[in-house]
Amino acid sequence: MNQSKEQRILNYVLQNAVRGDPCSVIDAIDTYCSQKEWAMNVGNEKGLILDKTVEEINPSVALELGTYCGYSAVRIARLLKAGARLLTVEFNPEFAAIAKQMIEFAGVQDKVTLIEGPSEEIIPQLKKKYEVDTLDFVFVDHWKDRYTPDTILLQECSLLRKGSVLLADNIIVPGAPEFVNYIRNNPRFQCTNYPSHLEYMKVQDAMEKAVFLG
Ligand SMILES: CNc1ncnc2c1ncn2[C@@H]1O[C@H](/C=C/CNC(=O)c2cc(-c3ccc(F)cc3)cc(O)c2O)[C@@H](O)[C@H]1O
Ligand SMILES: [Mg+2]
Repeated sequence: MNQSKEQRILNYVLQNAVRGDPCSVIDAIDTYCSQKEWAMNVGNEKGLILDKTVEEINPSVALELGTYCGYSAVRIARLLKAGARLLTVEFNPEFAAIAKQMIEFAGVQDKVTLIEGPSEEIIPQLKKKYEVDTLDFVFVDHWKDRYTPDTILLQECSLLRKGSVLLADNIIVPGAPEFVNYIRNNPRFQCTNYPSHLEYMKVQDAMEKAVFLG
């Protein structure tokens, strides 16, 4: 059976990156996906916005919705301080298996907990099963029509505290119009838009940062 694109991306990393070097993994994925096969990783331009946001917050507990191949999980985890952790949620078993290998090859597995399952089921389990009190940072990059319901669910599960930061990808392409309307009109969030470009393309995209005001 011929390989999936995601398996080809992982193979390229295993053959071209350096084990234990997260930057080489990030660079290898960006090289493959800009030169060979496009894939929906956040990419290097929006990735720098992600980096700056993570460095600014310096989170102890971070959550990612939509692991895919693990590109942004490696990007986030490489910046986490000792003892800090990233929980990343992925419901596609094939993608989860790819991401697990990607995270391990990058050498950030001690900082990352990859949880296989749908976010709507996992989020209500975070406090009891995953010993989360509140989340310092959430990277939202899964199905675009799930951004709003999961943001509401995070609040209902008391997982956000005053100052918790959400960063959402793809505000323009594919777009998350319902989320933008929800979050920008919600007085409990302070929003900032970061214009950028779609990964590996000369197409406008943007990220939205939303700080929970408590
Ligand atoms: C709903 N609950 C969920 N729980 C757990 N995992 C979930 C999930 N929803 C989706 N996922 C997973 O997240 C990932 C989905 C991401 C969705 N992202 C996109 O559709 C996307 C799409 C584009 C895109 C842009 C332009 C274009 F022409 C085509 C695609 C660009 C991006 O940056 C994107 O993030 C997959 O790995 C999926 O299995
Ligand atoms: Mg995205």
